[in-house]
Amino acid sequence: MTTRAPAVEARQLIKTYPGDVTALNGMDITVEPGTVLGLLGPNGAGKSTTVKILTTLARPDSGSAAVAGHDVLRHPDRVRRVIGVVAQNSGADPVATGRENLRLQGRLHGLTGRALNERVAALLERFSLTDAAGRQVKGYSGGMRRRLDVALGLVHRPEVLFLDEPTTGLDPEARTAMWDEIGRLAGEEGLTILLTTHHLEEADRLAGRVAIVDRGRIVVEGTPDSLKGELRGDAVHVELREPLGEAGSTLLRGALAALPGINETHLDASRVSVRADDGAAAMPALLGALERAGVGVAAATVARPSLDDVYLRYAGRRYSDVEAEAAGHLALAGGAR
Ligand SMILES: Nc1ncnc2c1ncn2[C@@H]1O[C@H](COP(=O)(O)OP(=O)(O)OP(=O)(O)O)[C@@H](O)[C@H]1O
Repeated sequence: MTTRAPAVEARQLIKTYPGDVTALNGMDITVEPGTVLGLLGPNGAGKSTTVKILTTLARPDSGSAAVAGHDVLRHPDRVRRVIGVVAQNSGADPVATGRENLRLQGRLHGLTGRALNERVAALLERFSLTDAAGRQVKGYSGGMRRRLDVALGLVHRPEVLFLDEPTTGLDPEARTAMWDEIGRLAGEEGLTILLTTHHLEEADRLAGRVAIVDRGRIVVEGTPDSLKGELRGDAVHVELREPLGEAGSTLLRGALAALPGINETHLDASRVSVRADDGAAAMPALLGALERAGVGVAAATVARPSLDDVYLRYAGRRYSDVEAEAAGHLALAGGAR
């Protein structure tokens, strides 16, 4: 068996923005050829900055990175020839037609004549845009625009495709269609894909490997199943009727530690999450302990661990809380992004 070099390799990337914002804080990434890596993290974790560096649009303060064996700092031109980039915001010209957009992109990559015609026709067909090819892009649905964006990123047959939040803003139906499309690109065409997402479900569904990003670095990496498998047993979540005070938390922590079959406990103001060898069996004892501590329960669930639980374990905070916090910041900033 020959050992091929990784399709993407980044080592110890550091990037600070003005105002002392540390966007990347020792980012390490390896993507093997023909695989899909999902960079999963909440808003502001550093995913887009990583993609910008790997696609030669930004320079790190320190660290190194190579794509398809080409160093991004020494040979950015070579990197650009072998990558396709689908950014968060569409690069398509809205007043041009889908076909015109693809033809222009093809010409920019040096395609002409029959080769150009054939490539454009194949991509239109591949992304179910043949019927809409002659219409202006501004009349396309969100899903059609996104499919065109991906087609534009593939015109020159790149080795590595970067997809920055490929389904943000799509309705559930268009999202599922896009997932199928990306799955096919990876499976049938052997393309290497690095995608960023803040949807746990998307990473779970699409990526062969998932790297969880928190505060500018990878906190854990593995297959979705191996990450979930690491969390033995069941995830038990209890929503409390009222927030716990500090004294209540300490008391409860002590009570839970004494229960058999409970492995890990996370408490925050109004939620208790534990991992139990057998969630259903542990539930009565858990509810009893809460009752004895005088804590009212609003709801309790038992589930197989999800990537959300993995995030909680490795990042030490809840994914949904980080997202809510980021949304709050955005609201305060007037939704400036
Ligand atoms: N041009 C910039 N100037 C200053 N700060 C920036 C700039 N770009 C990003 N940042 C900051 O760097 C950090 C990482 O941002 P980045 O966009 O890489 O995160 P992300 O994980 O991609 O988030 P999102 O999902 O919102 O795109 C954030 O704190 C962000 O506010």
